[in-house]
Amino acid sequence: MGTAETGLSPVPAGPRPALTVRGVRKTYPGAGAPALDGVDLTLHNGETLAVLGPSGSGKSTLLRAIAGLEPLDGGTIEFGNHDERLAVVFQAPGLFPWLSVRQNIALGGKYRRNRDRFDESRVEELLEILGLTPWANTPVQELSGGQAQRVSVGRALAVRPDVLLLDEPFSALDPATRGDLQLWLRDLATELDLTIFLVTHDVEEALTLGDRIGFFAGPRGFSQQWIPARDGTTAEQILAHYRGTDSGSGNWII
Ligand SMILES: Nc1ncnc2c1ncn2[C@@H]1O[C@H](COP(=O)(O)OP(=O)(O)OP(=O)(O)O)[C@@H](O)[C@H]1O
Repeated sequence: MGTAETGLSPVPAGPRPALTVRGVRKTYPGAGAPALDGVDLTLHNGETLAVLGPSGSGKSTLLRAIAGLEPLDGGTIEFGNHDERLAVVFQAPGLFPWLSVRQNIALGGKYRRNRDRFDESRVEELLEILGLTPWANTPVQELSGGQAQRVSVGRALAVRPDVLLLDEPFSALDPATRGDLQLWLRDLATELDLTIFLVTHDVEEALTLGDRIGFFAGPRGFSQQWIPARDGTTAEQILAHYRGTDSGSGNWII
């Protein structure tokens, strides 16, 4: 309802969520069944939401829809900041192998729409924060998989995203490196107050990184229960919960 003076809607009380998904529907062309069929979600500022769920339940489709990479058949996706910035990190780093670490990170800010949030000093700051300064001038093709994925996160952070979308970012790495990067990203998220939507198959990863864990049960979206990840919840408890809701098709890494 508008105010008499301005005709504008009153500002809602309290902080706006970083992301609100309402009734999102998506059917891929030629597919018999919808991939998403009325999905709702709220992501709060500064929160990491870890999304678990069986293969084919639609987690990546939802992430891609949030990223604006999938046209929707219905529903809405709104961001708290109207000038929202998103950055996505996928399983494969997707870097330019012949360019240096510094050049790859800087690329994130080179696109015209990101320029106002980017300057060269941001790259140096990120190299330091990410522990990549010693490799700043190294071509990324000479890096290990774990280092390359850190560069990929760095490139995403170069634009100071309001929401960081991570689709199984560490699943191609060996378990030890994966564990190291999970702890590294958790500290980074705290330090930079990041808002993260994380899709993962790895229950331990969800517990390490998530403030909240959601189980994506299928096209209709999340099961009712949201699981807090930071209050002593164990992988076994999560698995027991999912066995109650899962059709049995899940392939969980623990
Ligand atoms: N490009 C596409 N074209 C047609 N169907 C697709 C496409 N991408 C995904 N699908 C279908 O949409 C459904 C949801 O897939 P999606 O990849 O989102 O699931 P997921 O939960 O992320 O799976 P996984 O955990 O295996 O990555 C599946 O039935 C899948 O086969």
